[in-house]
Amino acid sequence: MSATVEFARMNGLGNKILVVDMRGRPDKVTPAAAVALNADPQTEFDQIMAIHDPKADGTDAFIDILNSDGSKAQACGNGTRCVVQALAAETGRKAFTFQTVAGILNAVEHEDGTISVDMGRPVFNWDRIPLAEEFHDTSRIELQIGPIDNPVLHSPSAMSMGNPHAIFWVDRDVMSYDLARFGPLLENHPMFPERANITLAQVTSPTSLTTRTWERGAGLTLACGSAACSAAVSAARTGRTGRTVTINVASAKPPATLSIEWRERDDHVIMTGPAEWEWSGRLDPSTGLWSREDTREAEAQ
Ligand SMILES: N[C@H](CCC[C@H](N)C(=O)O)C(=O)O
Repeated sequence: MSATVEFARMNGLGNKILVVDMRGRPDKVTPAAAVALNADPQTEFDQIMAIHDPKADGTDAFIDILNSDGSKAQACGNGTRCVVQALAAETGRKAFTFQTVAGILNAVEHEDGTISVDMGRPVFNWDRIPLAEEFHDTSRIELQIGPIDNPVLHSPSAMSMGNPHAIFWVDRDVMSYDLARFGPLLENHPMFPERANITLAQVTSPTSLTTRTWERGAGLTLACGSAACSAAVSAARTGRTGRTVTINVASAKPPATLSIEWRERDDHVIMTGPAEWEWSGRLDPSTGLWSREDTREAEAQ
């Protein structure tokens, strides 16, 4: 078995993704390799999407997701779009079915290059998000940060998109909050036994939101797909918007949007947006040692 595997540095709205091809191998990308790769400015990332041989009938691959701190994640919307683009370029196919620890995801690459992922159904049960306290209505839970008599952030919507999310609704520009300070306090708050992704969301029209996210296990990222899904569901759930919205991801570079539909007929959340390949290389999945091999750029020349 070769010591190294192919990987691609990609992004989804600036969310830094490493897509690692682990097919045909019995091992996994180790947390130590993830931490080592993230420590290198050239390969720093938000998530690793490791493509493994399928485990379930009718699926194309099992996707193992690691955050940059080496922790495991159950879902990654931006990363899933990157995997679709990589496999579509490799196979010429457009539609794929993946399995993650959170379940089965169906995805398709459109003619215009955008990719839609069925992220499944949101989960609102307090003990499946999970939350540490019982709330019968998790669309607005009791949690605040900042001065007791004048909290900076309070009363978030909580849910799971396979991974835990807390959406704080704000009425100022989401970029005007010190999320770098509040994010880790909330990510690691005792209310979230498995930690949580923390998103600030502002309604900008009856069909659009702006979001900014402090990600569990990755910190401030330029974009978070599952958080965009959670914000869209929370907005509809609390009567702020309808079930189809455009998400303006405030920190995305370049500025970009995601389209989210919380589908009426089956409550599935459909996320549509771009993915971008940047460069390719090879890496050792146990140590994180890597080399750059821009085969695709070479082919293009
Ligand atoms: N940090 C997240 C996983 C990645 C989510 C985000 N990058 C996305 O696009 O959904 C977690 O630990 O739940």
